[in-house]
Amino acid sequence: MTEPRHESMPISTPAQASESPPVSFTPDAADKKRPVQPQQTPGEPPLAALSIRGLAKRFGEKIAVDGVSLEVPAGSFYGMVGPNGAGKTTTLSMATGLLRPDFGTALVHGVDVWAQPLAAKKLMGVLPDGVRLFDRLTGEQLVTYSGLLRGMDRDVVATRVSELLAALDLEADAGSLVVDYSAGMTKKIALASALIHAPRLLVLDEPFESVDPVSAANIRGILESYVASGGTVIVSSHVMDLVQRMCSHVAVVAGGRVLAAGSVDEVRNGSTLEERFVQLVGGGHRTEGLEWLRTF
Ligand SMILES: Nc1ncnc2c1ncn2[C@@H]1O[C@H](COP(=O)(O)OP(=O)(O)OP(=O)(O)O)[C@@H](O)[C@H]1O
Repeated sequence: MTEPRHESMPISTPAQASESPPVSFTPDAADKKRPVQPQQTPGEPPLAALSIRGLAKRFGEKIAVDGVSLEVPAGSFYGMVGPNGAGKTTTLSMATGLLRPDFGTALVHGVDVWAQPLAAKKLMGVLPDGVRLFDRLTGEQLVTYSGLLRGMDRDVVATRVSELLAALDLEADAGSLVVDYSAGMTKKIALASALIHAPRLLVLDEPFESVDPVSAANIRGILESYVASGGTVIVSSHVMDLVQRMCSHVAVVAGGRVLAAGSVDEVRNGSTLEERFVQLVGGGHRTEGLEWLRTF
C-alpha cells in the first residue's frame, strides 16, 4: 500500500493571537507581532527563508527524493523546475510539513519544520498540489475559514477576503461551492487561502497551472509586489519562459536530485533557461514506435 501523499491539510496551522488591523498581503504587516522570530547572530549572513538539508523520501522501491539540499535566500523569487516525476512536489511537501521525510531537515527562517511545526507553519503560506480542499464550503467561506484558523481578527479576515476575491477575479463566484469550481478557480481560491495571513514565505506548487492568462498576470503582479516588500516566494513550474522572466533564482531538479541551483543568470549561463534545462535533464525527441499514429 502506498502511503498517503500528504499528512495534513495545508491550512491546519492552529490559530494564534490576532493580526494587526492594516489590510495588506505583504509579509511585514502580519510579522510585526509574531512571537516566533528566527534567531540570528549579529554579523552573520541573513538566515535563508527556506533551508532544505538532505531531504530524502522513498515510496516502496521508488526513491522520489534522493538527498535534496537547497538554500532559498530571503526576499528571492525562487523557481523549482524539473521534468514530470522529478520529485518537486515530494520535496516541497516535505519542506512544508505535509509529508514526513525519511531523512533530512527543512528550516523556515531558521525554524525547523518538523521539530517546531506550529511555529514554522505560522511563517508559511502553502499552495500544495493535489491536496483536497474543504470543497463543500463556498469560496468565500473557505478563505474566511483559513483566516480564522490562523487566529486572525474576524473584521480583518472579512476585509482581506473581499480584497483577495476581487484581486483574483472570484467575486462573482464567492457564494458558489468550491466543489463546483473549475480547476483554475480552485487553484485561485487555494492561493487566496495561502495568502490570507500574509506569511513571510509562500510555497506554491504549480500556481499557474490551469489558470487563464489574465488571472495569471494578476497573480504574478500580487507575487511580485509581495517579493518587493520583502517576502519570499517559491514556485514550481514547467513553464521555463515564465520562470526565467519572473524568478531571481532557480533550481533544476531531476531524478530526485538537484542538478543546478543559483541565480537564474548563473544557472542559464548565457543560454535560455529552456535550453539549459534540456541540456541538464537530457532527453530530446523520441518518435520511434509511433509510426502507426501517422497511418490514419
Ligand atoms: N504517494 C506516492 N506513492 C508512490 N509514489 C509516489 C507518491 N508520490 C510521488 N511518488 C513518485 O515519486 C516520484 C516524484 O513525484 P513528484 O510528484 O514529487 O514529482 P514532480 O516533480 O512533482 O512531478 P510533476 O512535474 O509531474 O508534478 C514520481 O515517480 C512519483 O510517481
